[in-house]
Amino acid sequence: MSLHGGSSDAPPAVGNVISSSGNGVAAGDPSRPVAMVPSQRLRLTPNREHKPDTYDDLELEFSASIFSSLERHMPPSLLGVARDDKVKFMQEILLKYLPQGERNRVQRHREYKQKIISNYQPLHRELYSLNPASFFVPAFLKAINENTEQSFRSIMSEPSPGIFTFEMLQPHFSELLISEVENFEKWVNETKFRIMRPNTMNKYGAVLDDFGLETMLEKLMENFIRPISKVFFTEVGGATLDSHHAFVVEYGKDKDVDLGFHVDDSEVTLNVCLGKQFSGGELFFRGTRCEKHVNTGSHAEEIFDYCHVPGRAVLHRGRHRHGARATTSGHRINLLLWGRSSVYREMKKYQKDFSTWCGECNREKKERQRSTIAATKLELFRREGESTA
Ligand SMILES: O=C(O)CCC(=O)C(=O)O
Ligand SMILES: [Fe+2]
Repeated sequence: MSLHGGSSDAPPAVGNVISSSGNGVAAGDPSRPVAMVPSQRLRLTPNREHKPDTYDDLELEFSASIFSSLERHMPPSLLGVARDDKVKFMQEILLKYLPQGERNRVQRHREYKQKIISNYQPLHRELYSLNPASFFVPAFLKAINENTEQSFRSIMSEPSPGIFTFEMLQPHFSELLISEVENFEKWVNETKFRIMRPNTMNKYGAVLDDFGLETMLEKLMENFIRPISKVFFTEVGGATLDSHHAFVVEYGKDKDVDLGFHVDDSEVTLNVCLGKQFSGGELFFRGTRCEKHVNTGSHAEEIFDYCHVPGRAVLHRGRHRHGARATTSGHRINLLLWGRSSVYREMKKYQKDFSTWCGECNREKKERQRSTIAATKLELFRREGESTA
């Protein structure tokens, strides 16, 4: 069982950016004494009157919503400066909260992305900003607009607990995205550019975030996947998804064949089949597990296999153990979006018993309850026996 992580580029948890000491966090040049630059500190209490800028049209290392929230904590003297300057200021602060190794990695990855974006010519520009009416099928859009559990359930099936499937993508959108990925791969081959693959387990496929689609996919997560996850995956941070890793995986002749048993480095995973024609490639699921129980066996009711259908999405917890069987003929391309919650990851560090959703934890808990009840009954019988003797 492996943690399917690889070259993910999402920011680590930044939920503790604001110092609880009451002094705020010193910003700017670290070699300057803090007392010399009081105006450069973040404010502990957010300025609720201030309307922050939006940042979601920018390619940033941290989620755009983090910048909008952090802006309310900026020193008053900086609130009115140009947006690019605010970004610089906040980015510097956020980077300080990463360990040095991680900071270097983020910096290298930023340069890598910049190199691609300034040299690669997109083929279908219309893919680079989110256009719900042309990307999604009408029923999916309607359910999202209504935004209720009932509306989501009306378009979904839940063939096994915690696994949701629904029609999502318009065929034309899938065709364009496949063609964009092929164009990107052609450019990679022609220029001999060494790209990073989506993760440690796939040799093929491409990270969509790395060649300009990050902003569009961030919106897709925030406006379409987070509302659903808030309802069905709230116990694993579904309501607070704030970063993502999005990529395509490709199987078939001269591509990957299958994908081993693993869990994803995500709280919630969206997996949508884009096409093309193929046989095989079924997803197999084997129950949700916390870190402690990740390698335990499966129970009959946890075994579920799913056949991919182009345009149809599967949504599941990242910790729902799964893999993909061999694609035996044709070519299969799937879009994966791993949604992550920095808030949930931060909370998990401090709270030990967090696994109410782990099949094995629940089984152990039930077993404990059963044996406590049995012991109590036995004790009652014994006392009854004593009193009647
Ligand atoms: O091939 C698939 O559909 C599964 C892909 C997957 O599980 C992953 O990339 O995390
Ligand atoms: Fe996976």
